[in-house]
Amino acid sequence: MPASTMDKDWLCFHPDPSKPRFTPPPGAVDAHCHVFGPAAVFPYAPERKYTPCDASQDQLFALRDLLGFERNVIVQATCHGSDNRALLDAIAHSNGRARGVASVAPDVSEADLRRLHEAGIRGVRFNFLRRLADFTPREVLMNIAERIAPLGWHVVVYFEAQDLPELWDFFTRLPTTVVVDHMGRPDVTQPINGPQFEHFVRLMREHPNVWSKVSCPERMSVSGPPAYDDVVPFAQRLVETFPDRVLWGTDWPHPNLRTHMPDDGTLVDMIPRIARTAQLQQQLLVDNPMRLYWA
Ligand SMILES: O=C(O)/C=C(\CC(=O)C(=O)O)C(=O)O
Repeated sequence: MPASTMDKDWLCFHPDPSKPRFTPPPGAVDAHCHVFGPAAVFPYAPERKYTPCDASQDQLFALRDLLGFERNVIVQATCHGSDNRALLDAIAHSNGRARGVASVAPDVSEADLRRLHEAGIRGVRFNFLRRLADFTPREVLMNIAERIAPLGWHVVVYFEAQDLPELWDFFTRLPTTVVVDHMGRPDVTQPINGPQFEHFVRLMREHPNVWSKVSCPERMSVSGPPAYDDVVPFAQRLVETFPDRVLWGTDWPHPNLRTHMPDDGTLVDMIPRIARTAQLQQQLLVDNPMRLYWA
């Protein structure tokens, strides 16, 4: 079996997403998406925990245009390890309309960091999901954070809500802006004002350098597609409480979903339900990501 054969239970991205009814404001940014391979050109990392279907930059840019967005922030996914070539190639072919969040090895050189900056990288991602990434000691991650801070970069963190208590001290010591993927993955069957989500809201309230992506209803919802009703109040609360520290993204091509593949058009149609005024939509989709990635 060739090394790049996708996992046999892998769900590929939607073949024919709908055109959303909601029109994003001019300059809207999809601030969380990935490119995968193609493996024949950009092989997946040997240490990867999954092998996805290829999801190319051209397919991502076509989706961007269909959905009415202008820009992408492409986030390095664990299947490419710290080999950022697929990501950098996508940014290079975006006509200035993509920026990136990379994964870097602990021994990355200053010169490499500089080159990544010039190529459009503005952050590094630390992934704390055991199913996705091997454990890296906190002091190793802290050292990376200290080295990227002078570049004005931020740290993107991906974890699940039950792990926040253990990660709290590490997150609150980070010397950069900290962007949390997918609202810290709350259990949306718990009350919105219950201890778990309150803990996350407290993290953002007490630490003005912490931002959140209000993304990925399809990963968290128990009520399911197309409305993902149970996720809406969680996203709405963050958007309304921290309007200048929230980002939105498709998470295309939606790695590791097990139950269904979302129609990206219907994900865009959720935006006016979570950001209920034109002002909140402008901040979520344009002002906030532009400040973080294109300033
Ligand atoms: O795409 C996401 O944000 C979520 C992922 C994949 C991921 O983070 C990765 O591979 O790096 C997940 O929950 O499996």
